Order: sequence, then C-alpha cells, then structure tokens
Amino acid sequence: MADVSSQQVPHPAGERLHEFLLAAVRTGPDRPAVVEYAGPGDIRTTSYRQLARLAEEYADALAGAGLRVGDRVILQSDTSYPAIAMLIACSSLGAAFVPVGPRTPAHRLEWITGTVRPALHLRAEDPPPGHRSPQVASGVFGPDGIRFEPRPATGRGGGGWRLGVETDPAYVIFTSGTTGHPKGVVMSHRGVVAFYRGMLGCDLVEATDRVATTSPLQFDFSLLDIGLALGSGAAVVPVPRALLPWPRRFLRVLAETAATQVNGVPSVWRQPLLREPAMLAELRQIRGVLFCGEEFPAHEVRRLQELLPKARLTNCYGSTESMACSFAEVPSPLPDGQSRLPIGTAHAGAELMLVGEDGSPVEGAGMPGELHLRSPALFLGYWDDEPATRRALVPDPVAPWTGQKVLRTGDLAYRDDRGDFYFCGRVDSQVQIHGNRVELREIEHRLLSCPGVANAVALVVDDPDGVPLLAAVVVPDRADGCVDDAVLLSHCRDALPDYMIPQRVEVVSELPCTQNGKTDRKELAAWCRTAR
Ligand SMILES: Nc1ncnc2c1ncn2[C@@H]1O[C@H](COS(=O)(=O)NC(=O)C[C@H](N)c2cccc(Br)c2)[C@@H](O)[C@H]1O
Repeated sequence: MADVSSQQVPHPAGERLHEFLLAAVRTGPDRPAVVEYAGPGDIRTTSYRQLARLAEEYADALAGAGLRVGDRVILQSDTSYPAIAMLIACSSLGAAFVPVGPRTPAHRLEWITGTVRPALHLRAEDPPPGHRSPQVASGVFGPDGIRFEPRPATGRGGGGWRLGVETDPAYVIFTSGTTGHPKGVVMSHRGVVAFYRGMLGCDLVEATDRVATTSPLQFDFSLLDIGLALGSGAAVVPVPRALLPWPRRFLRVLAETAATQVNGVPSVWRQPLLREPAMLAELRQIRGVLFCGEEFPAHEVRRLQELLPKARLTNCYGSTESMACSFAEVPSPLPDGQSRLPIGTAHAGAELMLVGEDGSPVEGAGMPGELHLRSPALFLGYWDDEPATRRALVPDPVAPWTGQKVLRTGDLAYRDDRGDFYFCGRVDSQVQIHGNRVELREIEHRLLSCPGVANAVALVVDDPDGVPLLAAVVVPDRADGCVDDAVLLSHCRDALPDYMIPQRVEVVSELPCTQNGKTDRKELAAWCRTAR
C-alpha cells in the first residue's frame, strides 16, 4: 500500500506537496480535514486519517494502472474531498495534476490535452456531459475509488523508473494567454511548499478554523485555501459552486458548516452585501476573510467591515506564476478617503521590488514602478513555451550577474512611507488617449468613489469610425438601476484632467466575470463595441 503521508519525517526543506498537506495526520488523525455541505442539514465531515486513506487507495490504483513519475493527470472536478485526495495521490506518485473545471469548453480541453499530453484524464463522479479525448485513458473517481474506462494499458513502454523529487512539477494550471491560447503555469513541489511556508508565517488560520473556499479548482486560489487549511491542521469547506450566485444559499452554507474563515475573489461578496446584509451580519463565527485576484472596491470593504466587525480582512496579492506573494491586513476601519488597499510586503522568504522603465530599482515612497518578485516560490516556466518563460522570468535587476531570475509581474505599484506596496494597475492597462498616457485604474477609482456606483470599469473602445474613445461601464448600487451620467461625469471632472473623462457611459446590472470570478475586461470591450 503506497504510504502517501510518508511516515519518515521528510527533510524540513525537502517536502513535496502530499507530505505538506498530510503532515497533520500525525498530530491529529481524527480532526476534520474536509467539511462538505451536501444540502440543508446534511454536513459530511472527513478526518485527516480518512483523507490519507482515500489518497492511498487512489495512489495504489493509479500506480497499478501504470502511472509514473513525470506523468500528467487531467483532474476535472470542483474542489471536493475526493479531488483533494486525488491531488495528494498524484503528488505521492510524482505525477503532475492539471486541474480543469467540470464544464471546461471542449476546444479548451482539447488544447490542454494536446499540450500536456496527459497519461490519464480523471473526472469527478456524475460529471456533466463533456469532451473526452479518445486517445487518452480516462476514469471517473469518487469516495469509493476510481473506475477506469477502459483500463489504461499498464507498464507502458519507454522511459525509466525514477524517484520523484521536490523540483518536479506538482501541477500545471492553465491561465488565459494574451496570444489567445491558454498558458500552462508549471509549479514545482518546492515552489508550492515554499509559498505555503511563507503563507503560514502570516498566522492567518488556526487548527480549530474551518476555511471556506469559493474558488474553482483550476484557479490556484483554491490551492491556497487547501494549503492554508490543511497546512494549519484546520478543515477545508468547499462551497458548492452552484450555490455561489444565490446569496442566501451561499450564506447558509457558511452558517451550517460553521465556517470561520471565508476566502474568495471580491466579486463573491457583491451580491451578499447588496441583498443579504442582515443575514451576513449574523455570521458572527467568521473571524477572517481573505480575498485576492483583483482590487476590492473600498466602499464594499467598508460595508463588509461594518457587517463583520470581528473579521480580519486580508488582501492577498499575487499571480499564478508564484501562487501569491503578499498578505496585507486591511486597516479596520479603512481610513476615510483611502480608496486603495495595501498589498503589504512579500511573505517571509520572498521580496517584492519596484523597477523603473530604465530597468533600475525604484526606491522612494510614492514612486511608481513595475513589481518584480524574488522568491523560492516562482514557477518553473510556461509549459513548452520558452519565449514566454523568458519574458516572465528575467535577470535580477539588482544583480543580473548571479544568474538568479525574478518574476516580472506586469503590475504597477508604489510604496507608501512605511514601505507597504499599493497596486496601481497593470503595465498594459496604461493606454494612450489622444497622446496622453492614461492609467485606466485611476479613472475606475474615481468612478467607484461616486455615490450610487457599486462597480465600474474604464476601458478604451473604438467608435464606429475606428477612433479610440474612453468608455465607462457602471453598475449602479440602487435598486432603481439608475446612474445620472451628468452627476457621474461632473464627479470625474472634479478630480481628473479632461483627457481622462469618459466620453461614453454605459450602465449595466452587473459586470461579466471570468471563470475565476474576476471582471472579464475582454468580454466587456467586445460588448461595448456592439452596444448602441
Ligand atoms: N490583491 C490584488 N489586488 C489587485 N490586483 C490583484 C490582486 N491579486 C492579483 N491581482 C491581479 O491579478 C493578476 C494575477 O492574475 S492571475 O495570474 O490570474 N492570478 C490570480 O489572480 C490569483 C493569484 N494566482 C493568487 C492570488 C492570491 C492567492 C493565490 Br493562491 C493566487 C496580478 O498580476 C494582478 O494584476
């Protein structure tokens, strides 16, 4: 029987993902590891011992089917007890898992399959009808084991047997790529565990906590939640994704599972804040809220702080190429007039620095620069894409002669006089409007500060004659769904130069979101081109 919890104590610096995630099985085998909401009044709890046992069962079945170190496994599932056991099993065999959502479009699945050439495609039980690559062995897995269809050939030829090591890929996550094809971010065991160790240094969670995760498995935020909970000896609470759009059902899951920490992108809070504030305020057991992925509008942060005064809000910043890299506690209450949240400084063991357009470090407070990250948690590279990797992992601007590579984030930020960083947009979201350099985020912050506005995006769209113009898409925070354009534009004129005043205002009931819950700016730009 494969022993995934690795009884021998691993070298403290040499842990792989499964050893990190199951370490608590030695100190509290019967403590809850996963708490699942199966319906009103139906809460199912799995202990660390049970999780380790299912992972061992999976690992034995996968090894018996010929899975080897270095193989890739497509893991098509939401976050769940079996999915967590499966990623632990893959890790123990040295196989990299490639998480994809249950409803991944066929062409995307085909692209990913053709790119990573997986040995196996595993789908959670009762999967929705979807794409299957006939040439890839596949199986369905659940709490009772794996059912292979048809059973993959065992003992496949070619390639020698070897031990898995910490520098091997632990997973490959596909993120949207500017080339129109997704890019595979390859993270090693060493990188993930280094990130987890840095995160645990922030003391965000205790062993008695229950960490609700609202992100899909293919978004590495879910892997943060799993590592944060299991690495702390606490429990993971997967919030069923089908319930997320319904605030009352979402909040009921948090209540019935007694979640004490709730993690997710800012947009998961928009509807509960607007439609169920009283129900949210009753969740007094929530002592922590962690969010990441994009800026959380300040007025929504203030509202959340009013409703959950005991909760510690943490703004987590980072990109999939390093999982994340900073965890900043949000001041409570957020000072009046402060519209930006700090992203803080890098977690222990990593360092964020600003680099100017001339490639030299930017030191002074208030001076903008591009964030670069020096860290042991950097990704190995983009799968089979050396040119893209070289653009992301660049020579250390401070000491290029050392050969150390740092991550060029593409994010703009500045330091305050205490040394905390503040995100201020993407390098590529700087646009030129009639020759003027415009930072779209600056316009968005002004729009968001206008009374009656719940959310807003500024973007450049071409008018019918192909001339670029500045558009604002605004979500009202009033039930009547109205926003007075004149008031909005006058509010902008009070603070922005003429060339930054939106030339077009569209009002929508809500903004389109990506699979990961972030505002989908590409979709919005396409919509603006067709609107009117
Ligand atoms: N807290 C912020 N304020 C503002 N802008 C943010 C924040 N966190 C990101 N971003 C933006 O999102 C970009 C990256 O996008 S990404 O690669 O899809 N990854 C993500 O969003 C999620 C990212 N992997 C992540 C973040 C936290 C925890 C985990 Br675990 C994972 C960054 O480069 C930033 O532009």
